[in-house]
Amino acid sequence: LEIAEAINRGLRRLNSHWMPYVVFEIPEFEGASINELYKNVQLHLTAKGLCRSARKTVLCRMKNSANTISTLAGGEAVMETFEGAKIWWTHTVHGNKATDGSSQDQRSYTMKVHKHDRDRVISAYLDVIRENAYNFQHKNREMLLYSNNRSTYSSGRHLWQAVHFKHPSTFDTLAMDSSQLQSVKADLDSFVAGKEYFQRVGRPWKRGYLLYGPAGSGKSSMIAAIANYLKWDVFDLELTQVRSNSELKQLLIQTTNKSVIVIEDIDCSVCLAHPRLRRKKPSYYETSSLESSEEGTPEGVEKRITLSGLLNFTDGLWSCCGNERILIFTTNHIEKLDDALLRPGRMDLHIHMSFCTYAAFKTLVLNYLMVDSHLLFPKVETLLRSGAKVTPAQVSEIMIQRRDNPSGALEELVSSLEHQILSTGKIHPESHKSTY
Ligand SMILES: Nc1ncnc2c1ncn2[C@@H]1O[C@H](COP(=O)(O)OP(=O)(O)OP(=O)(O)O)[C@@H](O)[C@H]1O
Repeated sequence: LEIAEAINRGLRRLNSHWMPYVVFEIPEFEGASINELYKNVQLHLTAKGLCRSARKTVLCRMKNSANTISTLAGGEAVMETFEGAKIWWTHTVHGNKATDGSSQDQRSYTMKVHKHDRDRVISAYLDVIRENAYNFQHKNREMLLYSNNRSTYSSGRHLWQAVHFKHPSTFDTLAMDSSQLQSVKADLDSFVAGKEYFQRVGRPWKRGYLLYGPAGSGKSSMIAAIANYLKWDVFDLELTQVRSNSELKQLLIQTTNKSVIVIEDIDCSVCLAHPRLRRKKPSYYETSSLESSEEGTPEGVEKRITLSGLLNFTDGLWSCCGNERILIFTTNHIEKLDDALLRPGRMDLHIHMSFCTYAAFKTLVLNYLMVDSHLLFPKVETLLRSGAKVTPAQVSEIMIQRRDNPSGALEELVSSLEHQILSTGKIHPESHKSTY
């Protein structure tokens, strides 16, 4: 017996000397159902750019995506290193005849790893594959814009209606101070990368932004740019359409991870000020009578959501469900807003979208007219610095209309700024004539 065991041990040693690797097969189908791991591996290899080193790849389009991706063709092999372990991937495709005579390919990935790395890395590596695949799929799918409208509520289950979200605004097309833009980008980057951090400090993984500034300063454009940057869906929450506490809760619960939830014109859609009612215990709704009911609006009684109620509500809700969400409030009148929203810790970032600055003007001219310098630039700069107020929306409107005549567009802008300065008496036109 001892001799037999010794022979076995010897054979095992010999075997692991000659065959030091373990091989895992990951077939496309497990019985009749799709093997998610196969899809994950496919997307992971694409996301990591490993397919680029293969001689032959397959071009395909993912579900709900306009993008084409390349995946490994049958017979191709690539290698990557994970935590010091080398991992070899091969994609195998076998032609197979089904019982009805039709031919069906059988696809699978094989993963080869050194035996001594197996226990050390495999579990962590499979987690990374799943996460990479999820992120890649998310980045490449078409984004959706959800809205809530009572008139289109289907029989209660889905409160949001979705359409494809295709807004052209990006951080490159946004006209605003570049340092402010950089700080928004940096905040988004650190938020997105902060999963472990938020988990460690025990906070829900969400972020709140308050965008404020005059109409036409680019608040909606900023929201679209944020969504496009992250490739996240947008939930446009129309609070005036929300009738009850439980409806608001349902709407928020039905939002998905990796989404931007927007409540525009917060000063118009929630009840901000009513001293008598504010002294009451905070509730999600305030009514013109002292009655309050959970569902619906009692006839003849105007019922609106209060800001503090909404904030308490969302804070409470985030702590129990939902991750990777950015909540954005916008207002044209920050001075009207309740302290509850402005106090530190409520909205993480306040972003001021201002009237057009000279830097923003230059971005707009470059984007709309493809002009990066002009005789009239110093004139515009002087007028803007003298206090002439024009929104980026007004500037872009002039430029769209006069896009075939850049000089004409700039002249029109200068004349409108001059007119404004003259009418407000801020500066005498002669005082900056030399800047022509
Ligand atoms: N900062 C900006 N950069 C680039 N384009 C801008 C900017 N601001 C406004 N625009 C242009 O003006 C249009 C209207 O702007 P937008 O709707 O983003 O402003 P807003 O501040 O959200 O206005 P409102 O408060 O009325 O909703 C945009 O479609 C865009 O073309």
